[in-house]
Amino acid sequence: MLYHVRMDVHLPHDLPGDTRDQIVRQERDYAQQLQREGKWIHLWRIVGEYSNYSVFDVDSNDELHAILSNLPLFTYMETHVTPLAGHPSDIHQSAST
Ligand SMILES: O=C(O)C[C@H]1C=CC(=O)O1
Repeated sequence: MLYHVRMDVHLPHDLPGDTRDQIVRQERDYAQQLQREGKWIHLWRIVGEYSNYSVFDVDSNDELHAILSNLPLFTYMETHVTPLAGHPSDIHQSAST
């Protein structure tokens, strides 16, 4: 199952620099692990924002929720999830609807 996720990060201005760096490092490690596992299949920076557009390929709503809520930055981000279905005009897949 594919999901489009927009993540908007809002780090508090008074967060100490070393805490911020540690969380961002943990986030990067976790994100790269999920990419290697084939679960986080696209990760794009939104130009000019501390935000990204991502696509996840996971088995269920529950799996996606577990992944997102385990992100080290989860406390500091808004997430907007859109489930994706195949499009009948997409020449790269054979969706029927
Ligand atoms: O920077 C971000 O967009 C937030 C988050 C997503 C992956 C990652 O390493 O950090």
